[in-house]
Amino acid sequence: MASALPSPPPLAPRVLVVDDEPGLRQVLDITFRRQGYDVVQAPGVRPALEAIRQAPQPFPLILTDLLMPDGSGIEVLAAAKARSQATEVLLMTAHSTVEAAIEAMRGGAYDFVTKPFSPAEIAALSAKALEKSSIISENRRLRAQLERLEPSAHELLGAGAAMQAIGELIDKIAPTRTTVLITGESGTGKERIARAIHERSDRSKRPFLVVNCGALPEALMESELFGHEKGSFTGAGTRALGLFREADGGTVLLDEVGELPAALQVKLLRVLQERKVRPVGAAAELPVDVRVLAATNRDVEAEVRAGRFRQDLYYRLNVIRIEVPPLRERPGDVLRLAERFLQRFAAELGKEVRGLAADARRALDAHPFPGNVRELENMMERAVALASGPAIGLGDLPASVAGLSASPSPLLTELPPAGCALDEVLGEVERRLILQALERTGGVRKAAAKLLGVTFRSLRYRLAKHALSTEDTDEDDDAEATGRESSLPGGPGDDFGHRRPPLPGK
Ligand SMILES: Nc1ncnc2c1ncn2[C@@H]1O[C@H](COP(=O)(O)OP(=O)(O)OP(=O)(O)O)[C@@H](O)[C@H]1O
Repeated sequence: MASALPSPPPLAPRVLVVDDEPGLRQVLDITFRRQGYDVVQAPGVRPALEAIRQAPQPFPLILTDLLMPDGSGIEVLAAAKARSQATEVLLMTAHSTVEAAIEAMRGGAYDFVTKPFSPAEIAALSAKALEKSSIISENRRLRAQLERLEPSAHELLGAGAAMQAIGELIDKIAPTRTTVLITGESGTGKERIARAIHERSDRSKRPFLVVNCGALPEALMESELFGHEKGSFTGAGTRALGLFREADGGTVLLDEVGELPAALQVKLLRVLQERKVRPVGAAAELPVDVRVLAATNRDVEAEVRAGRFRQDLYYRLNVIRIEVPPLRERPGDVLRLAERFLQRFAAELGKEVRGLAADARRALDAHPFPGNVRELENMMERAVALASGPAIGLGDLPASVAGLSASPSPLLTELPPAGCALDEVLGEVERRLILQALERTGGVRKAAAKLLGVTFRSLRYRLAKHALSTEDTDEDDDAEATGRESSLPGGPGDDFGHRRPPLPGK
């Protein structure tokens, strides 16, 4: 049997020491290492800036000389604080520069020490600075946790009229027991709306349970929803309550209700009418008190017309209808949501990213968001992780978003009086169509090639020509390995946000 591995020792705090005097760096290195710190040395401002930029985690403590041949410690201070407010900076100065050091304190330095100083003095000051840094980091972590768990669980963000109207409707219907059908494209926020209805109702202290109606085979789905008696089928070793009874007093969301098999549609209708469930293998029906919400991204009316969804069940579910518009039809919401996600991920990842640069705002505004809010949320997480400055720029967004709005050449269908550069114009058309195809296929190039009516090899060549992507996705690898073409997603929003469009080749 494998024995348990000893847990790794806690990571030593990393200290960056910046000074052009090798002797002083050496003394500090020894002093800090004796205290159990990990030390990184930088002989000047430039290498210090590089170290700050490249460190996998921000340094909790930096000691920097104020005046160095290649610049000032103030630059080090500014870069450190831009990367993380949790970094504490101690300035080391000669007597003649005390004034400047005091000035630096206003820029956020923790303290300053005048040279020469004793190792004991510097060790005591550093310990205090590190304590402050760890308190700030801990506060930030807790704040991020709170933001993630509390208001966001049911808060509905969106400044536009559509989301305002939905918010008002939720307030009106939340206290009732009415069934609600929530429709909209994938990723528009249907589950979030259902959660908001539950949270604003007097059932909020009871469970809110979600079941994906298309996820299980029919037999298992029945037991998942209504429970089963012990031994009622092979594998039913114990009795199970089922979702409806587990949620007693609360709310059940039937997600993807359009995919519920026909036999279960009849049983669900009975539950809604009689407010009773019959567990698989049970002789009697049992009463349940559950509010039912249903969501789907299918066109339910079309499903009813095609005979795939029972009309009587449709009427039962559709008592109140909430149609969630796609993000591209919610002007104003994109930037507001983007900023909110950005704040959340910056707090979670401990990065000092504070806003969106003008070019990134334009690109986001122009993007159609086939994956809706989910796509935007994932995009912001990636952008915050990549960002190296205080604002998200165009380069931090996926190529497919950045490329469309950053295009230098206009699209022409008529020859301008002054003529045009035909190759450039045609190249731009090609680039845009390729980006859109990749967007639609979630970055799967085999599928994109098919959409564009070209071979995979030809698409690869064109991608290289436009410096768009050089890496295969897993799906491309699979497709190449088995010789099959990847299947295209079923709709524009399919699977969005779970896969990433390729990064621009640099
Ligand atoms: N108004 C909003 N404010 C903040 N976050 C939102 C909002 N709408 C959606 N989101 C976030 O977007 C993501 C997708 O939302 P949700 O799962 O509710 O969409 P959905 O329409 O139910 O998707 P699907 O049809 O694929 O199940 C979630 O992470 C959710 O928290």
